[in-house]
Amino acid sequence: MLAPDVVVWSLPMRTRFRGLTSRDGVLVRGDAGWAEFSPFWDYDDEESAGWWRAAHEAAELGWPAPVRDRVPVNVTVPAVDAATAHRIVTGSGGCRTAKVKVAERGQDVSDEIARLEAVRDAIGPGGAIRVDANAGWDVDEAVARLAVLDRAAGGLEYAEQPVPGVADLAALRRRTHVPIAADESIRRAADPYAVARAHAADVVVLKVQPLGGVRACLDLAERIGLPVVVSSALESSVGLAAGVALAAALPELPYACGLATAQLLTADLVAQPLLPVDGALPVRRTQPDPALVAAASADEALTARWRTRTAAVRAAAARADRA
Ligand SMILES: O=C(O)CCC(=O)c1ccccc1C(=O)O
Ligand SMILES: [Mg+2]
Repeated sequence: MLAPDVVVWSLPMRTRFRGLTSRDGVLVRGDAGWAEFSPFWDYDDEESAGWWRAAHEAAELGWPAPVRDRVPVNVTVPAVDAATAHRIVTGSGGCRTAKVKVAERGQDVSDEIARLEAVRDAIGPGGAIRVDANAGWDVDEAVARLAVLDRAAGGLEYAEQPVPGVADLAALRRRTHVPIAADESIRRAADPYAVARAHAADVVVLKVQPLGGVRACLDLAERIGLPVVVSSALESSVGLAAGVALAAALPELPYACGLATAQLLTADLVAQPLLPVDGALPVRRTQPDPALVAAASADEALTARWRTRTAAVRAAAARADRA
């Protein structure tokens, strides 16, 4: 599974997201098909080992059988102005749930209120609105801010990772009626089960790449005993298909998933990107399109960085497997 079947790509984002203006990664091919390997650059080789396992699973094994043929998804609204937020929700392909980024550096509560009011206006009274603070608040701030944002949104479905650690999540959860979802406390934690033991969340967010693959996530979902929302790591539609496979294989899927992020990219690697229709993604594997892959192909410097990184992460994954 080495060269020449390793393709390095880079795709610009429509709007800045988590400080990112483009996404890049690698496509690898195995007996089961093409797979995406695209750890963020702030993940070191050890932390990226799970991302490699996920790619290896997709390329060599494929995924467990689905139990549903469509996956309801949320439209993801970056920390944009109110008019842009309204336009994103209206143009989302019928999503009945919106996830709105908050706690963005350089913005204040009035920006968030305006964004949430615009999203409510666009999605209508029957839609669901959740916020994601990416651990941007402390507990006291979160208690106060969630009360304000809950009102502005006309009700919040839940708040994703409003505060950093498991203890903070648990403390906050006792002081707000807004349900709490854990994301970073699962995906970047040494022990993802600490969230359940501490009764720190009502919902857990699972991402296939950081957590080591579809099977690893199914196992985690079963053991953790909390409702699961499958979310993306801003993959191309090749990588998103792994999230869709997980969401399609979960015995229960009570919430919309955060897998509508192909919308955030200006282009994709497949001819029919995984975009929502009537608020849901179809359950299917995706095939990279050679012309689109060529159009997204990375320059020499980035290609060299990914080749070096892929080799180093594979070595780290092999070390971890032996340990
Ligand atoms: O959940 C979604 O709607 C989209 C995915 C998303 O927000 C995300 C994407 C990449 C990295 C982190 C996050 C996040 O949930 O914090
Ligand atoms: Mg999140």
